[in-house]
Amino acid sequence: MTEQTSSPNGSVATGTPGEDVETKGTAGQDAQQQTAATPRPPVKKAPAKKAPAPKERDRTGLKTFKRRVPVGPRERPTVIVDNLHVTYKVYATGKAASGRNAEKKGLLARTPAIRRAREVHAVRGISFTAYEGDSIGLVGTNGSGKSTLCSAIAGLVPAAKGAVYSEANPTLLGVGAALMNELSGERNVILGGLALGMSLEEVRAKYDEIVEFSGLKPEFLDLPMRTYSQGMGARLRFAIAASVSHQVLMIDEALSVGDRQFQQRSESRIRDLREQAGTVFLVSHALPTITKTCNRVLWIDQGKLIMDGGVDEVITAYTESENAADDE
Ligand SMILES: Nc1ncnc2c1ncn2[C@@H]1O[C@H](COP(=O)(O)OP(=O)(O)OP(=O)(O)O)[C@@H](O)[C@H]1O
Repeated sequence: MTEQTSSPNGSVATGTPGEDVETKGTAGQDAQQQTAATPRPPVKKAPAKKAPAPKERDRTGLKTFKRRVPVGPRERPTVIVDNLHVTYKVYATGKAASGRNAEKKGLLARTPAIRRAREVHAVRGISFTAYEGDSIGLVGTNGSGKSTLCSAIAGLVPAAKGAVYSEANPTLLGVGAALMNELSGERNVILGGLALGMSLEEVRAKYDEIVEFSGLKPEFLDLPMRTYSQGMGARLRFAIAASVSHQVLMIDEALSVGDRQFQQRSESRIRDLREQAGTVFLVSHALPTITKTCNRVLWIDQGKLIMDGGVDEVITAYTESENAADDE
C-alpha cells in the first residue's frame, strides 16, 4: 500500500504505517527474476543496510506507509482515504468605490480591483477504504466535491489535512484529460499510450483495438483533435485509458458525453477492469450508469461523506433526498 504522492517521475513508494518505506517498481522485480534464473558466483555479503526512514510528508502533504499484514486478494485495500481535507484558495476581485466613483459601485466603478483571498473547503474530512474489485460510484449535487476527491486521490491536488494511501498510481480520466488538441487522433493514441506506460511496440499492437473501441471513423484519425466534438474526444480518451489494466482508475464524467452504444461498451469495459481485480471510481450524475457498473456508492454533499454502502441503498437515499429538496 502506498501513499499517493505527486513525484515528478510518477514513481510510487509502497509502505505500511510505522514501518520502513519500500519503493515498488518493475525494475526491482526484474532484477529479482534475473537473479533466480542466472546462478552467480557467491559474493561477500555486505552488512545489512538500515532501511531509509519513512518519508514524513512530501510536498502534497501526504505520508507513505507499508502494509504489515498480507490479506486475501479480494480484501486487499487499494486506496485508503484518511480524514482528507482539500481546500482551494480563490481570489475574488472587489471594487473599492472612492472619489467621483463613490456612488458607482460594482461593475461600473473604474477603481482598481482588490484581490481578496477566499478559501473553498471542497473536501471536509472524508475517510473510506477501497478494495480490489470495487467499482465505486461517486454521487452528489453539483459542487459537492466529487471531482476534487478524485483529483486528490490521483495526487493532482494536495491534501490540506489527512492523507491518501494508494496501492498504485491512480489514473484519473476526466473530460479534460490531457491529449494534444493540435495533434491528430492517431498521434494522440500513441502519445496517450506512452503516457500510460506502454512501449511504442505495445501501443502499435493495440492501436487498431483502441480505434475500434472508440468507434471513431478512420477518416477522423488524421485530423487534429480540436476538430473533434466533445463526445468524440471523450471516446478516444476512454478508449486509450481502457486499453491498459489499471489498478486504480477514476473516471470523472468522461462517459457521459458518449452516445448510448459507446456507453454500453464502456460500462462493459469497466466491469472487465473490475474483474481484473482493479478498483474503478466513477463520478456520474447518470444514476443508471452507476447502478449498472458499481457495487458500492459514496454519496458526497458539501465536501462530506454522507453515506457509503451498497448501490440500491445509497442511490435510494440520495434520490429521496434530491426529491425532497425539489419539493421544498
Ligand atoms: N480549481 C478550483 N479552484 C477553486 N475552487 C474550486 C476549484 N475546483 C473546484 N472548486 C470548488 O470546490 C467545490 C467542489 O467542486 P467539485 O468540482 O469538486 O464538485 P463536484 O461534486 O465534482 O461538482 P460537479 O458535479 O458540478 O462536477 C466547489 O465549491 C467548487 O466551486
